[in-house]
Amino acid sequence: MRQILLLNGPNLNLLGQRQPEIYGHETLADVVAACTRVAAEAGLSLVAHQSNREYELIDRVHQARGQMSGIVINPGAFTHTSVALLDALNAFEAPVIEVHVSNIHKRESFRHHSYVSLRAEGVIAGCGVQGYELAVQRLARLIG
Ligand SMILES: O=C1C[C@@](O)(C(=O)O)C[C@@H](O)[C@@H]1O
Repeated sequence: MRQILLLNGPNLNLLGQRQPEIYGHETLADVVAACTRVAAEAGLSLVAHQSNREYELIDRVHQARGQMSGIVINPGAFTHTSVALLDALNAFEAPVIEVHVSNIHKRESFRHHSYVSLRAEGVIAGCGVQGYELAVQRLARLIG
């Protein structure tokens, strides 16, 4: 069975606890369960990983090379800062979908720019945690 990677960056381990007025009440475990179900419906298995460390996210992208059929990534604040994560994703050969729980374009101006968007096939922002499920559906469609 083909595998996809769900990668979450810094502070997303606190989903459901931090700033619920922005990020909602659902937890990362809820997100992983929902995405696993959506992936399975599309005949894909899902591997999920979260890290607060930039190098770990980069290492996971490297490990995905030649192994994973696609990546759904919410890079958290590294979205706006990490050329290194962009470079890693540029070395990954299959589709990438970027997700943001909040609408980053409606927030502070420093959140408006995404390095990862230079690589992503698609970007979903402001759909709450449902955005993750939409991203998995889109990835499944792209993978065919
Ligand atoms: O940590 C996050 C979460 C986020 O990626 C989102 O999902 O809306 C948006 C980022 O600006 C922020 O740093």
